Amino acid sequence: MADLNELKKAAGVRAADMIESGMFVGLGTGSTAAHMVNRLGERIQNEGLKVTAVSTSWSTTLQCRKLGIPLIDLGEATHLDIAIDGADEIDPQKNLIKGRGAAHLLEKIVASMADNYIIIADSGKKVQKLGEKFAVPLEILPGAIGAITYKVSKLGGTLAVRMGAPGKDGPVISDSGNLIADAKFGIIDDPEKLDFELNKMPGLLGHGLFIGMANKVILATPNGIEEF
Ligand SMILES: O=C[C@H](O)[C@H](O)[C@H](O)COP(=O)(O)O
Repeated sequence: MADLNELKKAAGVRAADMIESGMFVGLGTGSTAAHMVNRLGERIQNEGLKVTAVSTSWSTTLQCRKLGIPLIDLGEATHLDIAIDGADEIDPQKNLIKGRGAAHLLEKIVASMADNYIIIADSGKKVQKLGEKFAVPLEILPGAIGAITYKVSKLGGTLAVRMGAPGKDGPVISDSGNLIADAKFGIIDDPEKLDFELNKMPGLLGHGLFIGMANKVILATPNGIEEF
């Protein structure tokens, strides 16, 4: 059985090797994306690759600084050639659940700016239907938590504010200063409809359903790389 971290690394390296000199690049967040960022840093160091990058989180920004990857502020970028990121669930249509690391709002903005949005993952992330393993992460303006809890219940879901260590930490706060909550819907039979409904809720700043956004999935399996 291949080591999980090795699988994540294989996917990350494959995607980082798609980046070409002169590109504007979006860099995702999480343990798989971290391998891709490391590889990009290596290529900048060893090959003199020239890129301009935007980051999707504070943790990725810190990693880029350590590796000497040139970053501009997200607000300064208008359009990206490529964005590469991990995911928590991936269905056969390349629809995704993202946001276990609470970065889904910025990740979705970056994904929407890219000509080519590439997802990297180990094969354990593949599902037949979204919602098999994970709830849908939400990023919510604190004053809207009551309204969103009610609206999610009207859609048949249950919302829980994501907390740090029980009895020790408070709620998880996003890099943009908002509440993170997880909406459990069970198996999601119609992800397009749920996406549409969630997009209509004032105060719900972002959610982790990424429908029709990914152009390619690079999946590392114990038998090698699978792409679809
Ligand atoms: O908020 C976090 C992101 O959406 C991550 O890209 C996602 O959770 C996958 O992370 P990992 O590669 O660590 O499983």
